[in-house]
Amino acid sequence: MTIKIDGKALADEIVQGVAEKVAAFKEKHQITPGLAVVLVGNDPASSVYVRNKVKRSEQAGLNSIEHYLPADVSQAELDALVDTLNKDDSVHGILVQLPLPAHLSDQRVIEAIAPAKDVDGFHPVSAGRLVTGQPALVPCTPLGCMIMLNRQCADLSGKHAVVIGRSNIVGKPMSSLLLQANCTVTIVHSRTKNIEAICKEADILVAAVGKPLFVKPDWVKEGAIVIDVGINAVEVDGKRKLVGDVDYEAIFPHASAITPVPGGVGPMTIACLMQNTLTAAEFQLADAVAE
Ligand SMILES: Nc1nc(=O)c2c([nH]1)NC[C@@H]1CN(c3ccc(C(=O)N[C@@H](CCC(=O)O)C(=O)O)cc3)C=[N+]21
Repeated sequence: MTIKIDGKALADEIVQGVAEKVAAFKEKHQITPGLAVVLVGNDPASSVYVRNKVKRSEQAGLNSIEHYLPADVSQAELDALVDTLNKDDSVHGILVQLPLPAHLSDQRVIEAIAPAKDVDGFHPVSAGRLVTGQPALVPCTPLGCMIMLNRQCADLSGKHAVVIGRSNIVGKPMSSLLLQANCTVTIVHSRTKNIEAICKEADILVAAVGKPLFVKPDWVKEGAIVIDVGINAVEVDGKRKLVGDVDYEAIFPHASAITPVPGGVGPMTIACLMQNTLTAAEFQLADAVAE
């Protein structure tokens, strides 16, 4: 029987655990960890995401602060806000929603965020810490995927993991985490030859390409664990619907476990953002004590 991995239920559990740790942290230090989210422009898809973040922050007992900037804000104004948040002691985590409008630089903003507050784990310092195996703020989506995999599989050691996609936000950090868990890791991408054959060797298949229903049933080995990172909005009969990078219905019978979309990786990403905000607050406090 194939297991449908319930990301929503697991996210509830994680947020509950974070809430308990946040309560203990507050009790001990009289500090409430704070998460600042910066939104530029108003893309309707991101408003759902922000609503979920605010709701989860409340459940976790974190302070959630939202900053809305107009779509035509200048790079200098955005930089100034990030600088203010970097210096604000009540803010422990900073997330600037990406991608930014074309006139602004994602990379510049990623590098402007203080590494200690980098709850997205996108700063080059965070990325470098992750690949070198040091304690790091790990990008939320791959972190959530690893929690699901560890729940599903007692020992990842020696498993062949194939990651489809090589982005800095999912594919690369996901590959680092799988390697750290002693998997044999293959990354496939748009220039890979024989992508189907390589995917078919995977014990663990992670799809992070952003193309609706990209992975087909005959790409999946019998009994593989399939993690679908894609959240693609498509129109079906005039209605907006979310689909993954994986053809869920068709692949379900072949997998031993598979994540649905929605209700899979998405809720885990937000739960891990809560966890990262607490982790960042703990790191900042430990550093303050050490100084
Ligand atoms: N700096 C930055 N960090 C991010 O982590 C980031 C970002 N920018 N920009 C946008 C993307 C997108 N993203 C999602 C996270 C969770 C859901 C989520 O929870 N989805 C629900 C469903 C939501 C719905 O129903 O529309 C699910 O999959 O079940 C969706 C999207 C994080 N992103």
